Amino acid sequence: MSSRDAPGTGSPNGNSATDAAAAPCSCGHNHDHRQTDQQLAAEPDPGALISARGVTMWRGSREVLSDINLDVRRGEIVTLIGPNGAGKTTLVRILLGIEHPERGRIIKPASTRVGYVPQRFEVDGAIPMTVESFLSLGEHTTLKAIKAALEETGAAKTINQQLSKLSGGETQRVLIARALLRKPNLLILDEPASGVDFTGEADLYDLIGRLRDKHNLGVLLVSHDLHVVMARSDRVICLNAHVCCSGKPEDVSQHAAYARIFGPQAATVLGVYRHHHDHRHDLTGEPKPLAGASPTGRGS
Ligand SMILES: Nc1ncnc2c1ncn2[C@@H]1O[C@H](COP(=O)(O)OP(=O)(O)OP(=O)(O)O)[C@@H](O)[C@H]1O
Repeated sequence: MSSRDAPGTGSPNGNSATDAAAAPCSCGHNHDHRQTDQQLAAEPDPGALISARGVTMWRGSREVLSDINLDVRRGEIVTLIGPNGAGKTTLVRILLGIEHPERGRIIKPASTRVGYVPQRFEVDGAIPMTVESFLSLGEHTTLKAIKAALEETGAAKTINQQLSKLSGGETQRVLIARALLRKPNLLILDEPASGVDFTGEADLYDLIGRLRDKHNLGVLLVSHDLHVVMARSDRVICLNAHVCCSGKPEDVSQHAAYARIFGPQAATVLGVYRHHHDHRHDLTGEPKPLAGASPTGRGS
């Protein structure tokens, strides 16, 4: 989908009438990166917790974000994927208001409350600090709220531990607890599973899904971890300075731009993790359609 189409509503094949006349981009398919007045004027989704319209950013002579449109609504997990240097963190920084785009705008209603979990978190081991004192920093909070947030993220036992001694997974859970203390309705997580092993990574994404369900949160995730993330996202936005494609994970994983960026294997990964309940397995494990269902069941 071109970034000119409204996210979540465009076709997954990335084509539109004007694409055909545009110059080829680095993704190998045709895009017109020029921003039009129409794009800048495109109204954000009124129900969105946060929206970007026509966001464009340069670093020196390089356009690292080109004309990005995005909406995150309550109750949905939207994942930004893309190769190194694709502009994911830059876009998150712009959404958070840490940086300002050269063109375009961010629309965030006053009712949106963001909880942010950063990509990198350096703890200076020379400075003693327990998890409890760390979570007491910043906004006014109570011990009861800290305990409840740690309980919710499965990190209750860390409360008296030194921050610098936590494992990668524990650190991420403490950071998510810190974000929850703000009572957010929108959670933004930049590579939440970095430094976490595969099982820990799956557990973390399960936690994020549970938090979404419990609090009806909107969630914007940045990730490289295709298999785990794709299976747990409602919508995926594939970024490579511009939006190469976006939509439901199963549509994006079939998109030519996705395969070009992540390799042909990536498209097959999703089927392994998504369990479609429209089939049964025969004695050899082969998926077979249920009686009355179409014969399109995919194996789990
Ligand atoms: N402060 C900065 N000054 C100059 N260039 C920068 C700065 N921050 C980012 N860049 C460049 O902008 C581009 C996008 O970077 P960004 O960190 O947003 O990408 P990313 O998709 O998050 O990458 P990764 O997956 O590796 O974390 C990169 O080429 C990066 O080198």
